[in-house]
Amino acid sequence: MPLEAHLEDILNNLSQQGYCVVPGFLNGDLSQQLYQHAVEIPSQFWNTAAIGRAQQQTINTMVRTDRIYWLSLHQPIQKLYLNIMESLRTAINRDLFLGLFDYECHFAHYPDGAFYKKHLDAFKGRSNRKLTTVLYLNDGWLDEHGGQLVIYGKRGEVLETVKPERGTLVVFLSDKFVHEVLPSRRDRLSITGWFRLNSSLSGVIDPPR
Ligand SMILES: O=C(O)CCC(=O)C(=O)O
Ligand SMILES: [Fe+2]
Repeated sequence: MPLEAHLEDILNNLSQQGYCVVPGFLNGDLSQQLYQHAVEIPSQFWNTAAIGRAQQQTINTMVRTDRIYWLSLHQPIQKLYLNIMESLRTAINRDLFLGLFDYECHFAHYPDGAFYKKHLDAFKGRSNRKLTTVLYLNDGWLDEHGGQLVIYGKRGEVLETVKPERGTLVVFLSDKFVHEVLPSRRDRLSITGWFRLNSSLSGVIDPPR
């Protein structure tokens, strides 16, 4: 079970710094299966990702050029990953009292040249996205392939530059950390997700699918 080996680290890092980077979160087998599954999804099912909430949603290729595919419980491999994240959700709630209500996630495909400029995933009080997770699926990623996730601190300083290598999981507070994906020089596959608060309590809704 991938979670148990890493849980203490994740919880400590989240409570101390608000983010964590966990290489080897998923074992090679499972992340290889997720990778294989993602590359087999026909291209017509991948959507151009939108930016902004509800009515303000726009497709802005100046900001991001990846394509996405939402996971669901109907597909066994997708369900396996969703179940792991469900265990993570309950563990975080038990330990950190974040009140995470549910989880949604999508595969993201960055073709050669794709990027996602600096942004926040949530704006304080205006979104129910609380914690962002990213799991990377490519193996053998080299520095020259680019595509790193850069996480910035309050004063714009670089906190982390993460190589998107298979099995690495990144988790961070969605409204605290500006981040970006540098232009990728090869096809880059990942699963990005959000633990959310109950939107009927916060009164706001994130982008519909
Ligand atoms: O793929 C990544 O490293 C980050 C993706 C991201 O920031 C997003 O989808 O909001
Ligand atoms: Fe993001």
